[in-house]
Formats: sequence, structure tokens, C-alpha cells
Amino acid sequence: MGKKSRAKQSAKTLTTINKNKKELTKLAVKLFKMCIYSPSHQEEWDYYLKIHSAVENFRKRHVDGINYVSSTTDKRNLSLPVFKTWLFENGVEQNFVKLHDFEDIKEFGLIATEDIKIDQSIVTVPRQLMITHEDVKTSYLKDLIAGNEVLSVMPNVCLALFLHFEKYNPESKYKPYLDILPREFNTTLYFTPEEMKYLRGSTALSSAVQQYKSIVRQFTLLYQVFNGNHQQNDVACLNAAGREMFTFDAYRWCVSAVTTRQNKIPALKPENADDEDGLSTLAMIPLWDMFNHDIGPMSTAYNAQTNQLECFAMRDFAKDEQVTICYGGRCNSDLLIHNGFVFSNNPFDKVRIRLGISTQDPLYKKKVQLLSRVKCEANGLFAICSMNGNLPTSPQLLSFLRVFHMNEGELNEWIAKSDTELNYLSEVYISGPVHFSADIKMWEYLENRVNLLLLQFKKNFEDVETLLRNDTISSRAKLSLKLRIEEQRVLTECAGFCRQFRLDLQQKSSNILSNCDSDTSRTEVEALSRIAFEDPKMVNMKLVGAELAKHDSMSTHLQNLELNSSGNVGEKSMDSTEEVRSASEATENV
Ligand SMILES: C[S@@+](CC[C@H](N)C(=O)[O-])C[C@H]1O[C@@H](n2cnc3c(N)ncnc32)[C@H](O)[C@@H]1O
Repeated sequence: MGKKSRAKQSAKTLTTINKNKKELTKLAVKLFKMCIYSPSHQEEWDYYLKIHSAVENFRKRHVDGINYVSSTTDKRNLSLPVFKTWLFENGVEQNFVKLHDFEDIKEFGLIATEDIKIDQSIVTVPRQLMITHEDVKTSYLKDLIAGNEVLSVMPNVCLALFLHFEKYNPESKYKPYLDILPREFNTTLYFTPEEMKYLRGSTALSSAVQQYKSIVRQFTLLYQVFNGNHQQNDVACLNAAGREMFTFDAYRWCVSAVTTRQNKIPALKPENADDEDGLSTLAMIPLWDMFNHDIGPMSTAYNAQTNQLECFAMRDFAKDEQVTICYGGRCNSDLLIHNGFVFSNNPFDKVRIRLGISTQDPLYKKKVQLLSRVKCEANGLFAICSMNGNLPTSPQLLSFLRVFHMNEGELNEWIAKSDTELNYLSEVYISGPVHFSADIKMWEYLENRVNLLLLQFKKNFEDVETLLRNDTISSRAKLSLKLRIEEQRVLTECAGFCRQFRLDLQQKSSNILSNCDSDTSRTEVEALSRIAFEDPKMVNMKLVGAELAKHDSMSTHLQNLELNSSGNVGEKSMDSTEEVRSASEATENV
């Protein structure tokens, strides 16, 4: 080809690229607008299909226009030797554990090189090796973060973006770490509609769609920042390959790397902290984030004197056994959406069910008034918890159900009570005057509601076990199905509890009534009721209720590190389904 025709050809290519870019920017704007919409529960599946298809269209066009060869090998284990040397050279200590490739499940983890005793120190990671939000804020992303509405309030988005730019930084000090990370994840951001469809009928679908929508919205916003016509210095100074390679796939990879591995550690300077208390900052912690999860005590702490993270064995481990840590009390839907796995018989599991007071209810206003005094939504999602020897109901659910069932007289009586007295509404057994008939109705209602959900599931998934054995169904689809099976377990336990508790109440109620006649005063009935509930089981339930309430109001503690998987890389402004979560859950969301 001659000089002239080569020049003509490259001018033509440039025009095509620019045209493609313009079209992509238009598409990004359109996608962004689609993601502002909040679909109703009924619309949510069709809405998800619509966004998913638009994203696929965008992905295809975008990737077609990119010509970049990654320096990272497809095989993760080829990066292991360099990673190990990097850890050693940077002062990471590993005692009695080594990295292992569990090829059959496509996961890395750690195994014991000899017998390990509980509380033995197994891994120590110096702070300099971690990627913290505190550091990201002062990195080359500093100006961009400070001037961007989303980035300035969302530490996890900043971490994701930093991972992205470091991946395309040939000089990155974190390269050995980035190269060892999984090539893709099983978070629901990677699910196709075919894999997601098994979540239909579960409120986990709403959370998964909400997460998908938030990430698409963030992506389209950032895409416009990196591809705008008039780039400010804060963007123009960033690595060109990083900007060019900012695809949806790249972003969901970074987001998933963050949600599956992020953690909170104490901030060095309170003014740099992510929380209002000035305490913590988000961090990615190499090697420690290679531990897989099992149930057990929290066994990692941050040593503020040495500025390193110290991990101890949460139990005894035999030589060659996989060494695990506990990620904390996550329910399975959060684990699936943010961590890409489901844990069987998870004692921290909970299933959120949708409940609401109808606006047509003549007592709607009074019920809303009373509910707002106990900080409970009149319409939203309420948790049914895995029992694990405790109660299946959260304090919020109990308050809601009691208010939901009140007649006008009861509502007036309760509205007149002090805030302290209103706390009784969230106790499993209300001390003081016992409202038998209302509580019997309440437990019966919950039992019926839960049984209805169980029936629906049976109708839709007649033979779920066969589906799980079916080789033509993808492993991600099987994760959705596994979640549904776990939900069934939690709901079945709850229905059993409601039934037993209601029968107990009915029995006690009839015992009391048989000791009364028309002359028995209200005070005497109340005294009899109290005696009826003084049996060990009821007293025990009351204690459990109080314990649970205490637990619910606890936020994650800093010194005991939890893998902070439920910290959504979602927008700060949560939609209505998120807002109704209990206070403890809200604090977990970064
Ligand atoms: C912090 S990383 C642990 C290291 C990870 N296995 C790897 O290969 O890099 C968390 C991820 O490990 C996997 N994982 C951890 N615990 C698990 C478990 N109990 N069952 C299944 N997968 C698990 C999930 O993919 C999760 O997103």
C-alpha cells in the first residue's frame, strides 16, 4: 500500500472509531436514564431484561471497537510464584498455611502445612501492602475523586476504579496481587437472565436487580467521564490504556473483586475515614483475602501498634485441611449477590418477605403513626431469620405484625404509651398485659404467609433436586437454585415455630380463661397471664428476644474484622426496598 492510501486508510479508521465512540456515548446516556427508574415489584423482571439487553448491546459494540492485548495470563496459577515472592519480599508472614488451587471448584484457598492449634497466628499482613481507600484518595485519582459526586461519597467505587487503573499501569506495585485475582466472579453481575430467572419469586431478585442497576448506572456515568469531549486535567492525566479499556466487563470485574474481598480497617487519620465516626477505611488485603469462609468465631484483628493485620486460627486444623476464616454474619442472598456463593445451613441466613399496610385500610394513618414511633416501615421487606436455636422473627417484623393486626381501640391504647413501653411491641412475648387473641392471630397470619411462599416455590420448582443434578444447567444457575433451597429451609423452620408458638398461646389462653369467670377483674386476668408465661420456655424466649434485639443494633466492630461483603457497591441513595432494612443492616452498607 502506498503512503497516500495508508494515510487515507488510517483517517478512515479514525473516523470509524470516533463515530463508534459518539454512538456509544449516546447509548451510555440512554442506559443511564434507564437506570434512574425504580420499577415496582411487579415490573422488576421485565425491567431487568430490558436493561440487561441494552447492556449486552453496549458491551458488544464497545468491545468490537477495542484493540488491546492484556499482559495477564488466562491461567491464574501461573501467577502464583511471583505472588509468593512478592508477599515474602513485602514482609507478609505465613505460618503453617500455604496457598492452594482447588481446581475442582475453581477457587484458591489456604491449606494447613501441618497441624494447627486454635488461636495460633497464621497470617500477618503489613498495612503498606494493602490497598486502602485512605491511600486511593491521595493517589493519582485524588482530583477526580474530589470533583466527582459519586466517587467523593463512595469509597468502594473508588477502590474499584483504582483496581482498574492499576491493572493498566505497567509500573503498578500491586501487579503480582492483581494477577492472582480470579479472572471472573460468580456475583449476580455476571448472571444471564437464564441464570437469574430462578430467583424470581424471591426478594433476593429485587436486591440483585438493584445491584445490577446501580453498577450499570455507575459505569455509564464513569464512561461519560472518561470519554467526554472536553476532558479536564483530572481525567486527561490518567493512564490512556485504563481509560480506553474502561468497559462494562472491566468495571463489573473490579466491582466484584471489591465486593468479594473488601474489608474495614482502622483509618490512620480520622479525617480520611470513610465513616462519620472517623474510625475506619475500606481495604483490600492481599493473601488474607485468599481465605475461604466457614462458620466460626471471628479470628482476625488489626494491630494498631505494628500497623498490621493479624489472623489467628479460628479452630484446630489438621495438616492438609483447608484453613478457613469466618466472614461474619451474612445471609445467603447477600453472600450470593456480593460474594458469589451460597452457604448451606447458614446460621445467619434470613429471608426477606414483603409486607405492607394497605392504603385502603381505614386505620392506615394510625398504624403508620404507631409504626413510625417504633422506627418501622409500613411497607417493605422484613426478615425471617434462620432459627439456629433462636427466633425466626426479627424485632421489626414482630412490631410490624402486631401493629398490622391492631383494632382501633388497641391502636389508641398503644399510641398513648411512652416510647419505652412501645419497646414491648418487638418482644416475642409482651410482658405486662398479654394480648392473647391479637398475638394468636399474628402468629397464625405469619404461618399462613410463609406457607403460601413455600407452596408457590413447590409449584414453580417441582423437582429442584433434579434440576441441580442436570448437567445442562450452568453452575451460576445452580447457585440461584441453591439459594432458593436454603430459603425453603428458613421458611419451613419459621412456619413450624409459628404453629407451635400459636398452639402454646392458645393452650395458655384457655387455661387462664378456665380459671376466670365473669367476676374476674382485668387485673386478675393479667396476673394469671403473667403466671402462665413464667414457665422456663417462655422466659427463655423473652431472653432470646432481648438478646436478638441487642445483636440487631450492633454494628460491625472494627477490631474484629469481617469480610465486609454486604457493603454494596451501590448508590448512596438506596431505593425503597433497601431503606426498610433493619438499622444493623444499614450500618453494614458502606
Ligand atoms: C475472599 S475470596 C477467597 C479466595 C477465593 N477463593 C479466591 O480464589 O481468590 C472470597 C471468594 O471465595 C469463594 N468462597 C469463599 N468461601 C466460600 C465457601 N464457603 N463456599 C464457596 N465459595 C467460597 C467465593 O468465590 C468468594 O467470592
